[in-house]
Amino acid sequence: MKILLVDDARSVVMVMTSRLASYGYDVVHAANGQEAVAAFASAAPDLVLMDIEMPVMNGFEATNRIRAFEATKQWAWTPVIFLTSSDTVENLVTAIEAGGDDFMSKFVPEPVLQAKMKAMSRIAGLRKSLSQANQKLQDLASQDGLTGLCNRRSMDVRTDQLWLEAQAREQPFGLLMLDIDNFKKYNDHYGHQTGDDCLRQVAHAIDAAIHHANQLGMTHRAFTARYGGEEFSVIMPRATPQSILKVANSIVKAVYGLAIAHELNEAWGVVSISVGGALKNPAQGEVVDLFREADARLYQAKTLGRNRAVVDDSPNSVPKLDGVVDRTGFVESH
Ligand SMILES: Nc1nc2c(ncn2[C@@H]2O[C@H](COP(=O)(O)OP(=O)(O)OP(=O)(O)O)[C@@H](O)[C@H]2O)c(=O)[nH]1
Repeated sequence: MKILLVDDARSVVMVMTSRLASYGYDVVHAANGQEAVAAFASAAPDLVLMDIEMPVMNGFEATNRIRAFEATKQWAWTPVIFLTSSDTVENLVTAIEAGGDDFMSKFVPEPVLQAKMKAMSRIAGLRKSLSQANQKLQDLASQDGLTGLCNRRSMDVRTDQLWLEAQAREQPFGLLMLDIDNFKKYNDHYGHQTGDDCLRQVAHAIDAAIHHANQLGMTHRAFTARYGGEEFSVIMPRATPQSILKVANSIVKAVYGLAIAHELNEAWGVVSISVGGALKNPAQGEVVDLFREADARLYQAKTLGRNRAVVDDSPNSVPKLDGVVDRTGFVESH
């Protein structure tokens, strides 16, 4: 258990630190309330032992700030025990009002301190498991169960945040909508289970291409989501006409390069994907317009013959596929 001990009196700090360390706890020290708030954010302790009267900032004020910080971070509640020289009723009431959980005399007898710390360390253990379970739940709630990509709900939330950022910074914003070609025929021919495997592989190929583009600096914080069914989307903050075209084409190639047999997919005989792209200045429209435009171009890619990307008003031809394409679709060799 990590304890943040806040006290300006050196003698108290020395005695308390050596007692707590002898029970096996890690102790971080702050000399006043202001230092305590900073140390709380950086050390993330399991328990705070807080003096009340201190220079610069007193313990009540520091606790208020710690509680406000916890609220912004959605951290679980960290117990705060006030250290007092006098056990007055007023002190107890103010301590609880300030967000404290208990108070204890600085001169508490050894067995009492040991017992209290034992109870606190039990609470710390529970808090840790609770916060791990919460994190797991949050991950599950934002992930698509089949592909592991961002699901539609979390895509909407992240897109709105990034769109607002782009608006504030006056940066262009790109979007790709992607749809596996003739997937109904795939399911009908190979079965739903194989269809699921195919969806996973395609999702992974798109995501790998986007990770690669982010690493190359071609895209910035771009991410992939399962939009629904056999449709995916790629959100591309700070996109350019060149980057959106390059990424769209690389995904078409990467999916084709998977070479997943699909006898009924036109003449190609393998699974392919169609992509529609759009790029907007957030100052001149709504995010819904971006989706509408990318969707219209996706429809265009389908009607032009599938297995291609359309990201502007001069549609590409089917990408050249006579070379060997790597997993991300970015490297070709002939
Ligand atoms: N296996 C599997 N199939 C899915 C899933 N979600 C949607 N589908 C299937 O995806 C198919 C989509 O078919 P359509 O919308 O007709 O489109 P398409 O056959 O791909 O034709 P185009 O889009 O015009 O190329 C349907 O057969 C759905 O059942 C899924 O989670 N797993």
